[in-house]
This record gives sequence, structure tokens and C-alpha cells, in this order.
Amino acid sequence: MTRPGRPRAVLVGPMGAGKTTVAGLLGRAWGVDVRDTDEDIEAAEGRPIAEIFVDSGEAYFREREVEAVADALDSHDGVLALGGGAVLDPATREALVGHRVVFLRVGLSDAVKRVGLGSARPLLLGNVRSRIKALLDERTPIYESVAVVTVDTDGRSAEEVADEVRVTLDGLEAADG
Ligand SMILES: Nc1ncnc2c1ncn2[C@@H]1O[C@H](COP(=O)(O)OP(=O)(O)O)[C@@H](O)[C@H]1O
Ligand SMILES: O=C(O)C1=C[C@@H](OP(=O)(O)O)[C@@H](O)[C@H](O)C1
Ligand SMILES: [Mg+2]
Repeated sequence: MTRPGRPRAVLVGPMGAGKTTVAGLLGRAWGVDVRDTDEDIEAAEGRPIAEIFVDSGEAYFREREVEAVADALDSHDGVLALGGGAVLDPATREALVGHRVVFLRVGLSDAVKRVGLGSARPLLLGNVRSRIKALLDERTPIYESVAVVTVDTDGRSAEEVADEVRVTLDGLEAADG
């Protein structure tokens, strides 16, 4: 069942957790629209994230991200994937309270494999493995604090992950009445 004006699921977690991919699979399974704040920002800016970081800086990107998340939380009733750093903003964390936030957990080794060494993600320039390790250490407690459900993704396909998210959230929906 969809709830008008509120996302049916909000996916958070580190780069490489599979948020964008799993959101697409969940949207198809539930028959609802999918939004991804990274794509919203790229569309509004008319340039890729990597270019926004290089030409306008991370702080500028984070401001656009706060707006994109707030807009999507207010207006989108399908599945919503956030960028990995969206939860760093305190107002965004506050705005997530009461939403069906799912933390897609991923360990260092699977995250490195998934993002690849030639990653287009600007925060991973340089040593991908050590950058991801630092981001996982810093952000895991934040993902845990905003999530109502955590789903482990290590060694599992995106389809298996999407199935677990769907069954778990459908179960919550049934329990909520
Ligand atoms: N569970 C999974 N197992 C293996 N590869 C995955 C899984 N989920 C996503 N991927 C792959 O990992 C890469 C990053 O996925 P993506 O959905 O962009 O992650 P995120 O949005 O969390 O950064 C993509 O190439 C995607 O196909
Ligand atoms: O973790 C981060 O700070 C970022 C994650 C990226 O999204 P994904 O998590 O979807 O890769 C994207 O928003 C940007 O490169 C910054
Ligand atoms: Mg993504």
C-alpha cells in the first residue's frame, strides 16, 4: 500500500551498498516510481555529480542534496534512494524520522569490489579502499541511527537484497495495520 506524499521506502547506506540498483528492483516489484536524489541533482544542475564536486565543491553539492532530499521526502510516494552522504546533514536526519528508512549494509571488501577502482565517485579519488574504509567507519553509526530496518548485502545479489527489503517492509505494513 502506498502512503500519499511519503516514500514507501528510503534507502540509505554507503557507496556500493546497492541503493540505486535495489531501489529500481523494489520499484518494479511494487509497481511504484523510483527516485534517486543523485539523479535529481544531476537533472536540476544539468551536469554529473563528479563535475559538480570539481567545479562547485562538495559544500555546494551538499546544499543541493539537502534540498533534493527534503523535496523527495515531501512529494514522492514510491521508492527513494539517497546518496551515501545525505545522512551527514542534521536537518536531513531529522526529516527522516518517521520514514521507512532501510540501511543497506555493506562491508569493506564487497563495497570496494562494487564501486570498482575506476570509480566516478569523486570522494573515492585516490586510494579507493582506504577512502571507503574511512567513510564506513565514520558513517555506519549514522546509518544505524536513522534506519528502522538494516539489510545485509555482503555476498548477496541485488535481487536477493531487494526481496528481503520488500518482505520486511510489507511485514511492517501489515503489523502497522
Ligand atoms: N548486492 C549486490 N551484489 C553485487 N553487486 C551489486 C549489488 N548491488 C549493486 N551492485 C552493483 O554495485 C555497483 C554499485 O551499485 P549502486 O546501486 O550504484 O550502489 P549505491 O547507489 O549504493 O552507491 C553497481 O555496479 C551495481 O550493479
Ligand atoms: O557517499 C557520498 O558522500 C556520495 C555518494 C554518492 O552516491 P551513492 O552512495 O549512490 O554512490 C554521491 O551522492 C556522491 O558521489 C557522494
Ligand atoms: Mg546511488
